[in-house]
Amino acid sequence: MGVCTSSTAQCLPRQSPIDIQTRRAKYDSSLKPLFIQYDPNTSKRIINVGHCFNVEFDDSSDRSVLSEGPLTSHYRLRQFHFHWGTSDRDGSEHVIDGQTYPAELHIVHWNSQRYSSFEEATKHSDGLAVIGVLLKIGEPNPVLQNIIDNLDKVKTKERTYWTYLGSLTTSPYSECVTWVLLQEAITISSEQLQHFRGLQNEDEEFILENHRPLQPIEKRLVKSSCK
Ligand SMILES: NS(=O)(=O)c1ccco1
Ligand SMILES: [Zn+2]
Repeated sequence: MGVCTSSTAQCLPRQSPIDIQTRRAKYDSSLKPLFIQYDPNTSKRIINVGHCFNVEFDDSSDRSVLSEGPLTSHYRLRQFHFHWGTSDRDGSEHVIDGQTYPAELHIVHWNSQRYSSFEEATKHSDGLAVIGVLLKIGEPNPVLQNIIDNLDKVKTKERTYWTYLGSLTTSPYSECVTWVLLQEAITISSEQLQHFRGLQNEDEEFILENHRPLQPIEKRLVKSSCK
């Protein structure tokens, strides 16, 4: 999915992350609540992929899925990972009314209803759905300590979110992601966050930050699930 070159509206680039300007977000009453069904037993392994660590899941069947919300298909859980910064001052990829957060959790799903694999799905504009959860400094979060067994607890009953069409925030930046950004941040302690900066890449250098700079919103509209 190359970035379009023409300036026509239907072919403007749709890169992520963006600054969510909440006053410009439009309430869309047709947006349904998200349906999240995770089976913690599908978690496979934690793998250092050089620029971050991924907690991977067995995505050989629809045992952990995301549907509803802004989505018209069901999406299979593939992996989750975090983005962070060199200090607690920034580190999130999405920004809310110009406010950065110290980190951001991305829960990555692919459209298993329409495509046969994650790799294939990344070639299509409706291929992926990524739930973004902002992290703020607060009490140590027991869930983050063993998030694998507690992915369910990341779900809150009534959940409001922003949604927009964007891209992967790491190479190859494919424009295949329906972003669903939860409006409620979860906490992480500064000490927990410090552990992330202790991870090393393939050159044994510390991964001090791994968040992509903001991208132009172009003509895109951010929708909100609440007024
Ligand atoms: N950071 S992210 O969620 O856009 C992603 C998923 C896979 C590659 O990059
Ligand atoms: Zn990410």
